[in-house]
Amino acid sequence: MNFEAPTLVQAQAIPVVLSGRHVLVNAATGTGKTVAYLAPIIHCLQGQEPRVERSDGTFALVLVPTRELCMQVYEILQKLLHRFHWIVPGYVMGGENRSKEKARLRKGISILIATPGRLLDHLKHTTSFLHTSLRWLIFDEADRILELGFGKEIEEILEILGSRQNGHVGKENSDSCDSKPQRQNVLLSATLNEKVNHLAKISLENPVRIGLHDEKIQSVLSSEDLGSLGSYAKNEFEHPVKLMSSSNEDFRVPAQLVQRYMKVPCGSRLAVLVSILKHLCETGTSQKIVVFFSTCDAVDYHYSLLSEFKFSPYPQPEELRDGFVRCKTLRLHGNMKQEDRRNAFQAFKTEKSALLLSTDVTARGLDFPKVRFIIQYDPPGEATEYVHRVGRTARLGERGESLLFLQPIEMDYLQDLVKHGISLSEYPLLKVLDSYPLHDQKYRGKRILTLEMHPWVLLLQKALESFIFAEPRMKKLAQNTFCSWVRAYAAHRGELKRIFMVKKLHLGHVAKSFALKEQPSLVGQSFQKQTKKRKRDEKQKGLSKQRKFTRKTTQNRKQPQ
Ligand SMILES: Nc1ncnc2c1ncn2[C@@H]1O[C@H](COP(=O)(O)OP(=O)(O)OP(=O)(O)O)[C@@H](O)[C@H]1O
Repeated sequence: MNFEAPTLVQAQAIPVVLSGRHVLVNAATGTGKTVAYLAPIIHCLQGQEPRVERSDGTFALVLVPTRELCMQVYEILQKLLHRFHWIVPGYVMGGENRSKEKARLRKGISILIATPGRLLDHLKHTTSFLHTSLRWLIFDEADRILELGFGKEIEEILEILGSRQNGHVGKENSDSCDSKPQRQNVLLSATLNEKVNHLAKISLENPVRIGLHDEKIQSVLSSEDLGSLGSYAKNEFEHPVKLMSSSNEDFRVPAQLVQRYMKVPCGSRLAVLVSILKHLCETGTSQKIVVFFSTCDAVDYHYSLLSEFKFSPYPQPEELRDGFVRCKTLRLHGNMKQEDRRNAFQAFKTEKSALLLSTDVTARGLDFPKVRFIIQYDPPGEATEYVHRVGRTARLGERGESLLFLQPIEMDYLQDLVKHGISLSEYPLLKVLDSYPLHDQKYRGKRILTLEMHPWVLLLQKALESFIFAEPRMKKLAQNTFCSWVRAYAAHRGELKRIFMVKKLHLGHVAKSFALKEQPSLVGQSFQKQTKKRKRDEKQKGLSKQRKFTRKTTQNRKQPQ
């Protein structure tokens, strides 16, 4: 794979995973965590005598939160197993054909990558799925698996597999490949926080923590006595809950990443987004950009808009042959058909220049080569999501930039990020807007006082509104997107509710941000929402009588992202 040396997290984690200890790994995005757990597993399996066979069933299970990450880990695994043809890789995930998966499981898969729902399905219903030899259970992006509402599935999976397989796990300094196989569990993420506490408690026994206290671990490593990591961890783990309970924990973002924000009034958001995208796509030779939105509808709407909107400030008609933003545009979200998701994922990987519009389904773990720019058009939820979104660029020491859109009423979000050790500088927006040509004499030499009054923004907004008004299909899409966007805005949780308050929004300006001249009615929508909520509450009450356990875990429910 042309790797010349291990990354820091690999140098730290590989010996520990080889030692057989349970491990909790926390390292910045794009630092090579995938190989940090796959390499030692493969090392152990390839050396096993007699050779592992398909009929032995599954030795290692890797759980990931999304289908795309599942495919990505599987592809890396295939490459790593190139020379070890007797070790069989495989994956099972939502959206795929169950019977085909069953057939593959029946034949035997040595290392299996899975999304939690589909794995549980097979554990319950595929009798030929053999997992009695299971030695490794990996939770990649552990916190996200829980955030997506897979808590119940994980508890059931652990129940079926036996959470820690009890007994003593891997002695310090010993190579567990040679010793009697024991179950070993590994949890990884760039943002391990208090959410993982419960999972860590029920799945890990006396684990080694990697990356959470770098200075200490560094000094242990430099003493060239990797074995002492075990005793270090032992002491640190006497109070694991206390160590992980800080909600203001610093999150690591790649040091070379240039992080900026832009204060944009709501009504000008769309015109500014389109201008920035045009600017980025037309400067520099190749650009790969990811733009994050809060809902699947918003991705679809902006995708259609960018694909179809044509406008030129110049009078020359030939300018109008191409789209306003000249860049191959792709989209990826959880409401798309599996085949389309797969195609978009593969296409963005291979394109040299492209624009990917996506929801948070792309935020975790995906390793698209050479992404240079991340735009968070709709602000993320918690700071963890900010970290993972920007982590799609500046991977493994490469350069990268990120840009966060904030409305004037949302500026406190910057303080929230500062609490996690993340600080942003302001993007020179006016400079970009001023670079666009204006032919109307009345604007010449005028001082621009506010962004909303910038002549370019006014001109473009007018063109966008005319385009939407003239296309009934686009208008309908814009109206639906407006409603789901407001609902998503209202769904911000915890502390963030104080920053992202629906009642502070000017809904007329929100409508403008979808190029609508008038604000669509939310009445029908809120009524539907209330009915849904009532039904949900009633259902939950009924269930709570039957099973207390279920109530606890349904609070976090899975939604297409
Ligand atoms: N030792 C190495 N030398 C060079 N490149 C490496 C090495 N290890 C991994 N890589 C490359 O680094 C990139 C990032 O790796 P990976 O996706 O595993 O990061 P990650 O830490 O899991 O990121 P995230 O937190 O976003 O999931 C990949 O393109 C991978 O091929």
